[in-house]
Amino acid sequence: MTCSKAYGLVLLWELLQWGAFWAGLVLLEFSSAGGLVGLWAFGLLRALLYSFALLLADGRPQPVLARWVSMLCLLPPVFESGRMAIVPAVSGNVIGLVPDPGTVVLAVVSSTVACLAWELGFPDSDCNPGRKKENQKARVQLMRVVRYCRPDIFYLAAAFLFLSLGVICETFIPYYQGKVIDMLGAQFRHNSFSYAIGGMAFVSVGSSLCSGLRGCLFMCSLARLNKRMRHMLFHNLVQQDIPFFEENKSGSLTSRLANDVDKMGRSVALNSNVLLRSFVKLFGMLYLMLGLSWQLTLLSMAEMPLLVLLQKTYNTYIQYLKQLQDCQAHAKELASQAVASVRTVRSFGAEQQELQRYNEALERIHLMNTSSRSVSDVPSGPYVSAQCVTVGIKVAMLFQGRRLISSDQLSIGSLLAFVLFQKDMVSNMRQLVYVFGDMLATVEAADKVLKLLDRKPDQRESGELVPTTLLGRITFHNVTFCYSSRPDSPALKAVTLELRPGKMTALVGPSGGGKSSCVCLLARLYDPMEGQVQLDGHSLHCYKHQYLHQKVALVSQDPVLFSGSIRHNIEYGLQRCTLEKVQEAAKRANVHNFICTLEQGYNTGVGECGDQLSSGQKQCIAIARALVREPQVLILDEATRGMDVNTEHAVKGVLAGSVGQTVLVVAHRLETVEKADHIIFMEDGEVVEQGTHQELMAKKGRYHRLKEELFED
Ligand SMILES: Nc1ncnc2c1ncn2[C@@H]1O[C@H](COP(=O)(O)OP(=O)(O)OP(=O)(O)O)[C@@H](O)[C@H]1O
Repeated sequence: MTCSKAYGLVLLWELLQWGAFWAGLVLLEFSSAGGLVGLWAFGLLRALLYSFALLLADGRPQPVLARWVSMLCLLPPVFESGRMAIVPAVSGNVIGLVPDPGTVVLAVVSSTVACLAWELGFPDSDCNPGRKKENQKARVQLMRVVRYCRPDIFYLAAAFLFLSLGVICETFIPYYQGKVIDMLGAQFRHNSFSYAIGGMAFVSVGSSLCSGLRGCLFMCSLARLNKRMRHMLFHNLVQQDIPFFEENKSGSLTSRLANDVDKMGRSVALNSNVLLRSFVKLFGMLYLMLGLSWQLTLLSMAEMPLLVLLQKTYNTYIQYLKQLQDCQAHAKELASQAVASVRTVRSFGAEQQELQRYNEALERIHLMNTSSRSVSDVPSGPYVSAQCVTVGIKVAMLFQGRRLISSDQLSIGSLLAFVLFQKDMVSNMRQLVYVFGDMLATVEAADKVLKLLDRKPDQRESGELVPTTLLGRITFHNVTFCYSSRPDSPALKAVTLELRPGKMTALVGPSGGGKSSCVCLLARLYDPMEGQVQLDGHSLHCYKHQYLHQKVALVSQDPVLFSGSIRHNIEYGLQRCTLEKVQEAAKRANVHNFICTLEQGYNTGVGECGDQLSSGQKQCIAIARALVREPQVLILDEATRGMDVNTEHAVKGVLAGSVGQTVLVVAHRLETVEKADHIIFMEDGEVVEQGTHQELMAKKGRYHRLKEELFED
């Protein structure tokens, strides 16, 4: 059975059923039997019967059909309960098994509109052949974001309660305004007038109070959601492998963390706020409008098809918004890169160039902004036609209203209330359309955030190995490695080498030979494509992450210090570290005396990225940071490059004194290399020759030649 047939059947059955029941019960004067409980029981029974019938007809109920049927069955008891609880005076009707025809019509209209709106925005059924895959994905994403809101359920429940109360109060404002007008026009009765004025004041104050509380609670849960999401995202981000950070620019990642998380939160807290508010208000108003005049209500419904036109325009706007997000992320990345490298920019006099690049990015943002605004704000074809039809409907309504007033079917106050309701209803419907569009846009942001959240690092997970004693024997077995950006040109080709425990090994060779790549593998920044890097006979990935990075410490070519104190930088990454240990490491790195000359000693700030220190001091602090871990394997990648001669000699002395440690030095300077127990010469990603300084010199091979070319400067 096709879906449209199923919908048709349900609707027909619904009408026949109500017609028969209503006529039967009214004829038998039995319509008030059962009360509210009876109405609920009857609704649930109908829902069950429908589910059973749908299962029989189709074998597998369509989700959209199931949603529609449940709303059809349950909305009448919900409406009647709400009416009884909030405005018993307005109803005056007796509740029974069958609600009054107005409520039935309202239930049919509301459930159809709600399901249609949901299906248009986030389709999930096969009934919609034109549905887009993206929209389905958007729905899944949205539901995921909703699930992330679970911890805020109490805040949200309270917010929804205030939302419903506020909207109901707001809906009744025009109703009481109409009543006041009627009182003024008709024979003045003080009590009724006071009642109408009091009612108006009550609903006005109630509406603003509830709206305030609702807004506050929604913002509160939004802030909590943002905090949680940022925490999770950052947690996942720092777990990612290094190639991920090479592929994704830091500007885009921080933009995900700051802007997209915020937009994602908005999709839930703010949009669902507006969405629910509009829905509740729309149906509340429909209810009151039907009570005032069903003819005028039907007339005002004619405006609905126009929303489809508006939806299309709004979808184009959303497309522009998506492009705008990417342009903003790009501009942010350019700005942060220029600011972070301001010294380089200044020293090359490249300010104008950077300005121009940033200006171009701003131009693109401006273009996207203008294009999106021209679609959303400038009157277009669909917009003008929508306005014309709206005016036409208003004129028709006034004529019909005039006719009803002359035939005493409507009072002037009721017509006024109706016009106010109608105006409000149109703006609510538009808001609904916009919110659906906006939800899709924010779901786009959610998509980026969720993709980042879902990303699992390509690198193998660390093992659990934490041996109490470690020799520090490092071996490379046939290691081949490529950077992901250059998969076809290996940086290391079947490299086999050994770093002996307690010995100092030097890696030398021309630039681009693969020395730093060996260091990166040793620090497990990357995993080899082929072969293994082993520590004491076990592959590096077998060791526990924290353990490995405590036992294998690296001082890289350009050590990075973090803004914070010197002490914070030396004990960086360690859980508990005493000041004595920090001082001891600083002494060994020959930087203690310098630190003592500073006014705040170890608590002195180093500035952003250590900018307030010389490069030699930065290197020494980086060495202290490595030494404080008491590593078994110490890697110095050109670590002595930025030091003056005195400091260099002092540090070398310290290193020479590190008995039992495996030391790997990547160096271009002869003094560093000559002292090494073992020298490995690397060129073009391969180990070309190895041995002691004397052996290699005697061999008169590549090392000898390089020494003559470079080391004798
Ligand atoms: N992040 C990277 N992405 C892509 N290729 C890289 C990357 N880092 C290095 N390479 C390439 O890998 C090869 C080996 O580089 P590596 O840095 O290991 O050489 P090196 O011997 O340490 O050079 P230097 O003495 O100049 O530091 C080079 O061809 C280099 O261009």
